[in-house]
Amino acid sequence: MDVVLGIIGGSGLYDLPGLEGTWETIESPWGEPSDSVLRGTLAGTPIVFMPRHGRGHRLGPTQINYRANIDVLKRAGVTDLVSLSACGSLREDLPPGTFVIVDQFIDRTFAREKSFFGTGCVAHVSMAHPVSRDLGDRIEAAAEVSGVKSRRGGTYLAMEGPQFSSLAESHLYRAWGADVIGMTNMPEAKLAREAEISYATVAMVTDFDSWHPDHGEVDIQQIIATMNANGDAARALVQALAVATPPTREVCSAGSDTALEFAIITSPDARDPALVAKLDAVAGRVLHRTAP
Ligand SMILES: CSC[C@H]1O[C@H](OP(=O)(O)O)[C@H](O)[C@@H]1O
Ligand SMILES: Nc1ncnc2[nH]cnc12
Repeated sequence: MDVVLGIIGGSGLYDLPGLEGTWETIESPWGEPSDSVLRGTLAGTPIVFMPRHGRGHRLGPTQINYRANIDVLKRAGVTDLVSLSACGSLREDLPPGTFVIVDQFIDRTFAREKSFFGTGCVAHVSMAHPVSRDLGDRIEAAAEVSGVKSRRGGTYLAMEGPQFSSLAESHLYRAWGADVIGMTNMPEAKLAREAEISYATVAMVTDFDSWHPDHGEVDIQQIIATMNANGDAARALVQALAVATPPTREVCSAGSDTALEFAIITSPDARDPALVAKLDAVAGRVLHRTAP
């Protein structure tokens, strides 16, 4: 498969300096995406960049239209998607400045649309392995090359926000074994899987959330300062990742490329044509194929 690398820039990352390209507006039947996408090439790799909160950080984590964003990235041809996200640390050994290459998620969000599917076209995809190992390998290698302090593996707890956690919640999430906490990677990772896009996250630690006895409560000014410091390292990592990205790749070991193969359970005659039409980009591969 020909690789198109998608980058979702989180807090503090609203463009990709060095990416030669143009901003393109792509319409989606799922509503308004966060912004236009910046499409170009970096080290010969085709890249599509989307600022998750919109340029100027207009949108909070609950207001982001995750379905429209993933649909637009699918329409732009993205096959491999990397989320760059600010996060809090739930572990002593993951101090601010550490980049965690997450491999699991706990979804505690509750006020978001979480699926492209529903009445008139029901589908159930596996989320056992939400992150592509191969993409994680490439990110790990890129982190090494760019001198970024990284940690392979970790569980990201997605909370609704926009308020940060209480002390009791922070302790609870630590007891659950979560490593980092943020507000955006769910339902993004679920929707990427439904859209058959390989997904991985670089969770860039900005703070110790509220559990750490020596660090007190989360302070947005401190987060912004650390986020800005992390920004240069994130851009270096993307550059190295572009260099490490092959023009074509094998089938995703996490099953992303074929997630919908047997996932749609609604019989063809019971499907809602309006929903099927909206699913043209996300599920066109399986919905519009002709019987052998
Ligand atoms: C600015 S701190 C809180 C904010 O930052 C993270 O967003 P993103 O993942 O897009 O970098 C976090 O999830 C919150 O939305
Ligand atoms: N402590 C925290 N909790 C949730 N989201 C965050 N983003 C950055 N730090 C965070």
